[in-house]
Amino acid sequence: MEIKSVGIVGAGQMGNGIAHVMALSGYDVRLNDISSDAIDAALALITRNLDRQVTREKISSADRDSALSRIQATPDLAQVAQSDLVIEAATEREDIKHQIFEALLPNLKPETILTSNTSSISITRLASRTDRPEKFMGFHFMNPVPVMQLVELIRGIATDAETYDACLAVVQKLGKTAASAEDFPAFIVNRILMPMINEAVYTLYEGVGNVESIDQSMKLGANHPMGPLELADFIGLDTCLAIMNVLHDGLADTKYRPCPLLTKYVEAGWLGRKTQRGFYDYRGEVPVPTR
Ligand SMILES: CC(=O)CC(=O)SCCNC(=O)CCNC(=O)[C@H](O)C(C)(C)COP(=O)(O)OP(=O)(O)OC[C@H]1O[C@@H](n2cnc3c(N)ncnc32)[C@H](O)[C@@H]1OP(=O)(O)O
Ligand SMILES: NC(=O)C1=CN([C@@H]2O[C@H](COP(=O)(O)OP(=O)(O)OC[C@H]3O[C@@H](n4cnc5c(N)ncnc54)[C@H](OP(=O)(O)O)[C@@H]3O)[C@@H](O)[C@H]2O)C=CC1
Repeated sequence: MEIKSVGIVGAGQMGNGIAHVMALSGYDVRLNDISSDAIDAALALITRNLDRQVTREKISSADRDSALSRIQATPDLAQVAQSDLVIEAATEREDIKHQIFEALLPNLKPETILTSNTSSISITRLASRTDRPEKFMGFHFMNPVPVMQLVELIRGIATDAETYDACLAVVQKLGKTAASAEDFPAFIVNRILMPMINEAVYTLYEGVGNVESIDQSMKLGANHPMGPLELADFIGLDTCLAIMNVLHDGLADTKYRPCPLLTKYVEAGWLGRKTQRGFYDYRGEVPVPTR
């Protein structure tokens, strides 16, 4: 089945990026969020990012205009459900994701493929609560979506070959590269990346280094484009903690124990860039380390 329309639930940093690249590649997009402010902010950000691509001569202004005309923002999940492919990109909490799929189910077309952009949660378990485990899979973009080349595709135990092939064709049309991952906690990228970020927080917690020296060490000493604490702020500390909890619970190994300092930042509501404070304070002209 050829996918023509894509419904996206959750218009946060991932939802807006997914809407951006889908619309630019010719898909009709329906973008939903529980918060109308989030939808407005997403549309404004997509417009800014497309404008920047025009300025840098990556796309033409006609490309930008037609991409924007293909994005329909809607508070109505029933409209989203009418898409050929639905990508759930809401907060990394399993209860929220189950609720979204439950609300979508009554209005889905029989042939619609349901997917989740989850960073870590079991695809098989999410699928088992829907009416179509064979048409359900993980569709995991990396942040920032318009820049990052990889998409992880994760089959649940019941996902059929037709569904996988249809999603692979979408990744190819986006000009991105797919990596196939088995359905185990946090899949490939976050199974490796998130324990490194958690270890950086332990390094801070134990006073081995401060925010600046830890980030500088990994940037200059290991050639990472961002230091691990800067990257954690970029991803969202709530998301990082949620992924560590899935690894810890799912693999039952103490090596995945979330650092208490990470928990403390999340408890404070210091979630990183999205709340303007995390390991850095972003409220001034330049980010200032908070430790
Ligand atoms: C948690 C999960 O489940 C999985 C994940 O996503 S893990 C996170 C994975 N992502 C990473 O590891 C990102 C690491 N960081 C980087 O690669 C780089 O710092 C970066 C690409 C984000 C920025 O690169 P940079 O060279 O420092 O900055 P900059 O020169 O400003 O940007 C490079 C390009 O990206 C674009 N860009 C940067 N941030 C962007 C954003 N948030 N949205 C859209 N475009 C963006 C810029 O416009 C620029 O585009 P051009 O090449 O067309 O000019
Ligand atoms: N951040 C990252 O680097 C990456 C994240 N992901 C995954 O993508 C998903 C989204 O993450 P991200 O975009 O960073 O998170 P954000 O916090 O930026 O955005 C999540 C959005 O979902 C909204 N939301 C919450 N509940 C609902 C609901 N019931 N219906 C519709 N929308 C809802 C939130 O609204 P409100 O704020 O009002 O609650 C918020 O606008 C997560 O599963 C995450 O693990 C995947 C790859 C990378």
